[in-house]
Amino acid sequence: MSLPPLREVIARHGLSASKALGQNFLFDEQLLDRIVAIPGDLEGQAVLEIGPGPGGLTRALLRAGARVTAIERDSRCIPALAELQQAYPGQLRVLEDDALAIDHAELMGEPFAVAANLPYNIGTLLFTRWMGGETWPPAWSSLTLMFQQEVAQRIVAKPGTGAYGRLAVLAQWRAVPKLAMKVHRSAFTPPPKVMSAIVHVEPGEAPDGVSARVLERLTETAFGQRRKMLRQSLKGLPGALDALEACGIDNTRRAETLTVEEFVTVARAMGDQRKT
Ligand SMILES: C[S@@+](CC[C@H](N)C(=O)[O-])C[C@H]1O[C@@H](n2cnc3c(N)ncnc32)[C@H](O)[C@@H]1O
Repeated sequence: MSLPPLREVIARHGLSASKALGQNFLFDEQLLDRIVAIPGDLEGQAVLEIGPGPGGLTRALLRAGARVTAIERDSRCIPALAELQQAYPGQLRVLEDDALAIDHAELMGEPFAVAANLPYNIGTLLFTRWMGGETWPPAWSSLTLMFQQEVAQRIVAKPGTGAYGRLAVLAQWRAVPKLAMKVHRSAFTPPPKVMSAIVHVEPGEAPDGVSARVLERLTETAFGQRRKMLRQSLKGLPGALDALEACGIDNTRRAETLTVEEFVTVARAMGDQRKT
């Protein structure tokens, strides 16, 4: 399928990048094909794309045979995406909307993979939503997402590092996130100030008897004062200090020294206390 170069599409539709909408476009079709290969074979798969913009990543997804639903907030991009709908009949559904205002599982109505070069201003918020909630496994089968490199490193961070915190525990306690590819800032138009990286996440097994809400409160409170000992930082969270003791975790340790498994054990013990 021969499509006009993306730079021509941008020029023809007057798509000057909007900073407010976090627009940094990718034009390198080989790079886009490599990104789309990360989740594996997408032939016939339902894929949700957030923020298709002029459609670079969308083209690569369509080339890979995916059935794409794309949510784009910028009305200027819709005519460019309509050209892709014509080139790949029946394979692309476009919604002009705010991805934050939509229930993605309901919209898709079947298991789906997510692929997105996310607008940086909403990337972490969307990610925490996809990773959160009590229902597991989630409606999505994988997430392949572009982040600022610093955020990507926080998602895959290991205990004892400065990057380790709430985001790492949220991403790792029942899923497996991997840093799949680093992307140089010069790959984008316009280039952002910082480097980017793609994180690929697949759902894992959820540990038994742990409430996502309790775990989120625990990590939020513990890392809210990450330099303090747990006996200080967790003092205001009902049941947390008793749970630490019940799990044999020294309360003079600091949040960043606890493994993901230890957080899970403490959250489970906090849940148990509530029931008694
Ligand atoms: C970083 S650009 C990526 C564009 C394109 N996917 C690419 O890789 O070249 C982010 C895109 O998300 C769109 N966007 C920003 N906020 C959005 C929102 N709340 N809902 C849906 N799309 C949004 C922007 O208009 C922009 O097209």
